Order: sequence, then structure tokens, then C-alpha cells
Amino acid sequence: MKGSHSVKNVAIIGGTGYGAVELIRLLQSHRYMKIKQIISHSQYGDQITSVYPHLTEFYDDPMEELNINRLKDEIDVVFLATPAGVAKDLVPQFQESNVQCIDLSGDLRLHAREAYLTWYGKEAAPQEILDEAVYGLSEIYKEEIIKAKIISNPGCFPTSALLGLLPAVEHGILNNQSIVIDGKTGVSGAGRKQSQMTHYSETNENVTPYKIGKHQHIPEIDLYLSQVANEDIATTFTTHLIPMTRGLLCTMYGKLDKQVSTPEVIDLYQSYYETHPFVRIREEGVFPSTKEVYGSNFCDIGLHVDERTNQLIIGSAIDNLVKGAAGQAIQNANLMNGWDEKHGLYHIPIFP
Ligand SMILES: NC(=O)C1=CN([C@@H]2O[C@H](COP(=O)(O)OP(=O)(O)OC[C@H]3O[C@@H](n4cnc5c(N)ncnc54)[C@H](OP(=O)(O)O)[C@@H]3O)[C@@H](O)[C@H]2O)C=CC1
Ligand SMILES: CC(=O)N[C@@H](CCC(=O)OP(=O)(O)O)C(=O)O
Repeated sequence: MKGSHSVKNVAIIGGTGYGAVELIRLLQSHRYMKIKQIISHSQYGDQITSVYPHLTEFYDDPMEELNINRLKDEIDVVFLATPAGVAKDLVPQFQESNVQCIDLSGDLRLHAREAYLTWYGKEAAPQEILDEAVYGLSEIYKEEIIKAKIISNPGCFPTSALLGLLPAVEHGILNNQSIVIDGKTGVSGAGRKQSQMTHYSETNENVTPYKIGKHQHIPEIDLYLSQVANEDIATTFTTHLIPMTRGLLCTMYGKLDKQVSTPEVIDLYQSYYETHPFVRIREEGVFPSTKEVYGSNFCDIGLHVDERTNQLIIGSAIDNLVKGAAGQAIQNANLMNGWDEKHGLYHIPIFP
């Protein structure tokens, strides 16, 4: 029952990944969700503490093999923290059940099957699943999330970019075809698997542009901006790998179509997010840095009108693993179950 304070049983699929371990950390202080199963396809049978000793005394149980029927019998909420291409086959198997599915991957975020094939290079989920899945950008689609059974949790860059851009786009103050998004992220965004790109000697003392012109978040950002603007928007989006573990910052630029001052834009953003506890708008002259949101579910936004060039400059900082993944997934579970959206998530960021 919605809003019920009876405890819901939770399973996490993709047990040894970074998204999963962040879910475990955050759920530990959640009063209404209890982890019943951590599922690992590579290490089922092993204790999670053999992979992550820092969980000792908090979660010592062995990880389990995926068994859909058991999940349907025992579990209320499933978090899928798996790479692209896994959830699209698993989520349909829960369709005839009451299990709430929250997918952290990109599998259910694009509405058109062809778009997924183009950008992810794989067959998409069945159309009826894509149609049913609600895009879990908690601040924007709150009413739809409250009624949803399947959530496609937004990508980390789209979370930061959309929260930063949507108030301006919705209020029609930008030339929507002029938007540039300059994204920077820490290496945990690439997950736990090893790769040359995230190798210490290639990341350390280096800033690396990657996936230029072909990043899988391009169609996601454009889709949800276009939906709000009611016109097709194509943004210019670039991504850079930064030698830090967590954190993501988008600095964004758009030509102004209306004459507005920095204080006016700050006022507009403050009222847009007035009832949204996880978006914090900085005062004039102050832009957020990633450490100011480290380990937290906040998205912090700074704004400046550059009168010389008639551009709006927006800075939007998140922790990729929290607001960009596990935190927003829990925020969505809170909304779906009628709990306070802040529950288990409203903590001061770790600083310094
Ligand atoms: N890291 C981040 O900042 C963000 C990640 N995401 C998305 O969330 C999802 C999880 O990310 P993250 O945890 O970082 O990734 P990781 O690579 O760290 O973990 C994913 C886990 O999924 C499991 N897995 C891998 N391959 C398969 C497979 N073929 N079938 C089933 N399970 C598999 C593995 O766990 P096991 O072997 O234990 O099953 C693996 O550890 C991804 O889709 C990612 O794109 C979204 C936003 C931000
Ligand atoms: C550093 C790094 O590689 N970051 C990843 C972040 C994407 C992600 O986390 O996953 P989704 O595709 O599910 O959104 C990237 O830019 O592709």
C-alpha cells in the first residue's frame, strides 16, 4: 500500500558493481527498505565482503544467483545496476507481477527502439516496456513517478544537464538551438570494470575528452529537452574524464532570446526548484564545484548572464554515483511508495 510504513524487501542486481555498492551504502539508513538479495552473475555464493570489506558488520550475506521466480515471490523493489543490454531482457519478466523495477542503465530511457539501436548498438527492450517506463528525473516527472511501476533512472550527465537547463528552456529565455554542454566526470562513472581509459597512468594528471559526437547521453538529453520545449532540440555535448573518483560537472552555455539579468535568472531557478529539496541554487557570483556535493544526492546550480556575449552560463554539479545513479534511484523508490522523497538521502555532503 502506498505511503505504508511497512518494510519493503529489496533486491539489487549487478551486486559487485559501483552502482550496487552505493545502493547498499544508502539503503543501510533507509527505514522502509531492507536488502533481501544481492544478485551477482559472476560471484554468486561469495560474501559481498570478500569484494568490499568495508561492508563488514553491515552486510555479510552471500550474494545470490538470479532467480526471477524467487524475486517475484519475495521482493517488492528491484534495482537493476547492470550494464546496458541486461535490464531490457530482465524487466519484461516482471511484467505480470507487482515488483517495482528501477533500472539504472540506459536500456529504458529512449522511447524509440531505433534510437537505442543507433546509440547503444543493441536491440532495444520491447516497445510496451519502453512505453510503460517512466523517466525518473525525480524533480521533473514527480507526478508520473508516483504512479509508476517501471523507472528508467536517468544517466549521470543527463541528470546534471537537464536539471541545469530545463528551467531556462521551459521559460523560453534561450535560443534552444544554441545550447552547448561541456561535461566533466570522475572515473567511477565508468564503473568497476578495468579499461585502458580509466587506467591510473592514463588518467592521472590528464584531462581526456572522450566519445565526442557519439556519447549515448546525447539522444537522452535532446529527447527530454525537446519534450519540455515542444520543439526538436539538438545540443552540442562533450565529455571529459577528470582525474578524480567521484563527481560530475556540466558547464552549459546558451544564447539568450530575452533580456534578463543574473538576479532575475537566479530568481527564476529558485522558484522553479522551490519545492525540490535536492536542487540548491547558488547566489550571484558563486558556482558550485563537485566537492560541494560529494557523496550526496544534491544537484547544485550556479548561474551567470554574460552581458558581453548575451549568453546564459549554467554550472550544474552532482555526485555521479548518488544523484547520478543510486541516490536518484532511491529518491524514485521513495516517491513510488509514498514516502518522503528525502528519506535516507538528506545528508550533508562530505567536505573536504
Ligand atoms: N557509475 C556511474 O556513475 C553510473 C552508472 N550508471 C549505469 O548504472 C549501471 C551500473 O553501473 P556501475 O555499477 O557503475 O557499473 P559496474 O561495471 O561497476 O557494475 C555493473 C555490474 O553488473 C554486473 N554485470 C556485468 N555484466 C553483466 C551481465 N552481462 N549480466 C548481468 N550482470 C552483469 C556485474 O556485477 P556481478 O558480476 O556481480 O553481477 C557488474 O559489476 C550501468 O548501466 C551504468 O551505465 C548510471 C549512472 C551513473
Ligand atoms: C567515465 C565514464 O565512462 N562515464 C560514463 C557514464 C555513463 C554511465 O554511467 O552510464 P549510462 O550510460 O547508463 O548513463 C560515460 O560517459 O559513458
